[in-house]
Amino acid sequence: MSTTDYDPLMIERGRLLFARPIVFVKGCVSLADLPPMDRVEIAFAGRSNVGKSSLINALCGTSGLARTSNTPGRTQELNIFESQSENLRLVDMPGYGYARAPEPKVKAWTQLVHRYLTGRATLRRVYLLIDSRHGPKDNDLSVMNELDRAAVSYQLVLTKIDKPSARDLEAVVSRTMAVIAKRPAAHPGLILTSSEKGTGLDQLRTEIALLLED
Ligand SMILES: Nc1nc2c(ncn2[C@@H]2O[C@H](COP(=O)(O)OP(=O)(O)OP(=O)(O)O)[C@@H](O)[C@H]2O)c(=O)[nH]1
Ligand SMILES: [Mg+2]
Repeated sequence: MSTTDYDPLMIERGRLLFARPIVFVKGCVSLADLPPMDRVEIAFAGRSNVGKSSLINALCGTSGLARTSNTPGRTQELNIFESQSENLRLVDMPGYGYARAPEPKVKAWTQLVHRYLTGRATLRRVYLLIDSRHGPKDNDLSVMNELDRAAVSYQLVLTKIDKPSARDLEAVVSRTMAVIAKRPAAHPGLILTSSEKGTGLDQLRTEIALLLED
């Protein structure tokens, strides 16, 4: 699916949603720190270094909004961003699958991510980011299992599509589509993105605008 498949009004609505200020509110190290469940929440989850924080920055058009890094394990809290004019909250999550951080820390993040993803009533959609060079890995499949079990709506997003060759990308896309097909809570479409080149951002903005309409 490309943006040509959407209602042009919704594309415009998506652009406007992200053209208005979106600000950092707080970082949460536990569920008790989270703001009240008074907004539509959209979470960005995925393995360490997959490009979650970069995608949030690219969507909002603000390079330093969410902190990014070459080193996996950059985001260590649930970082909350809110639109100043709309009923929207974005959640940048710590990555999973990073084995080099101290074990108690990894355990704490994993537990926080798990609890948030499966126990937050206002969580409207999880964007589960997958590196387009690798496709879904075992720990991505585990997260999908949890989301399916908890009936939390999620959609897969391939990141960094500026990196692989067209041929390799095509192979990863078909492999990923096959994974989605069997999943009850997964959105049937796959979004292909590059935060670096700006690919797929309008599509994602439109999808998020559609979620706010529901
Ligand atoms: N080429 C390319 N590099 C990207 C893209 N998106 C992110 N990166 C790079 O990937 C690295 C990790 O990006 P982050 O956005 O910090 O990743 P993250 O998923 O938030 O990582 P953690 O917070 O550690 O879980 C950085 O060096 C980014 O510059 C992209 O679309 N293309
Ligand atoms: Mg991050």
